[in-house]
Amino acid sequence: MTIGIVGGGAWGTALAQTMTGNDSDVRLWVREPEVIESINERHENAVYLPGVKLSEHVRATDDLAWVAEVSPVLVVTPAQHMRSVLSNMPGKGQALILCSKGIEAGSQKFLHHVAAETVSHSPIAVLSGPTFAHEVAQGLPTAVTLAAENMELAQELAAVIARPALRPYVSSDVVGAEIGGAVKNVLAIACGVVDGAGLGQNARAALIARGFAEMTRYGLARGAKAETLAGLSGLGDLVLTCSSTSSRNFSLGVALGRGGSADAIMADRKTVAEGAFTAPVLRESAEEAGVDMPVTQAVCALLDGADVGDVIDGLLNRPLREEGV
Ligand SMILES: NC(=O)c1ccc[n+]([C@@H]2O[C@H](COP(=O)([O-])OP(=O)(O)OC[C@H]3O[C@@H](n4cnc5c(N)ncnc54)[C@H](O)[C@@H]3O)[C@@H](O)[C@H]2O)c1
Ligand SMILES: O=P(O)(O)OC[C@H](O)CO
Repeated sequence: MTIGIVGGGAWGTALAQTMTGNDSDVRLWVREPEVIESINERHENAVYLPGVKLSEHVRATDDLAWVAEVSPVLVVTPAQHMRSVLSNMPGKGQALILCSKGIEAGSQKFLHHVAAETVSHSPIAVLSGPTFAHEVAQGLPTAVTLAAENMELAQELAAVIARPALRPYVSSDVVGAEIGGAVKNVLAIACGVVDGAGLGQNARAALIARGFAEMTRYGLARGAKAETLAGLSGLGDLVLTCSSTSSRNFSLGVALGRGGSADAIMADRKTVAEGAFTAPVLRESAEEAGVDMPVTQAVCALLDGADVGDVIDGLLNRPLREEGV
């Protein structure tokens, strides 16, 4: 079979390589000509996933219509670019599996809403979970949530994308799967700050637990199910991303915790730290829903240049409260 992928960053490329594992061909839409050349001529994405040998069954292209001819199409653009990319993709009723993590700035829309508005007649699913691209590309064991409102669709797509080392668990909770992935990126920045500022392992564990409480409050207010938030796409991904400098969000936080400015840190990077874009949107969305998200607010303040010590003092000096969500 042939699978389409839109987005040739680290994650789109890792998924492309993994999908070839079933004798499948992959059509991979890539934005940059030099990346297309690198993949098709040297079978490596030297820009976004260097050092991983890619199968000859991965064909990179700038022709979105050619990718749109097949089904399913995995959509792996940065969240803030999904609308503009998908608005150029012909809708042919192909199933879309959204693999990006974020909330659209301005509209505060989740990505399945963005996709539904831009590609007509496509059934939509969300793939999310603890998935460092470089590990997936090496064939290391990985489990993900695959959510679609229609459970039959989720099961059908799970069978299509499952590979020996990629194990999808199906769910009908699309909102929950999206919220876990979007919120954990913001919390990972906070955990990185704890690391960069040298606040210790106790503080990091406290932040993961209180961050999860925050994710749960927001998720429940937006219609997510608690069990999804406690699953692979929520808690699972939160633990992964809050524990390792392999995470771009965590490493952004480390640099912020050492006193760097967000603009200067991100100016040096070609890769995306989605949490930096999600944080202000999430803060707005939470305020509208009447949900208290102190860690998210702290991350926003740090991204806006607030002093690390002041922000940490502000969190520690909040009134004492009950632990329950
Ligand atoms: N890397 C991972 O381990 C991983 C795992 C799971 C999910 N994700 C999610 O996948 C999404 C893509 O991340 P990534 O890691 O593949 O990206 P990346 O950081 O490796 O690469 C950046 C990507 O952004 C694209 N880009 C830059 N400007 C653009 C524009 N104007 N329009 C369209 N595309 C543009 C580039 O072409 C490139 O594909 C993100 O939402 C991320 O959270 C990443
Ligand atoms: O490198 P990050 O922080 O974007 O995290 C990558 C994946 O989302 C981990 O599941």
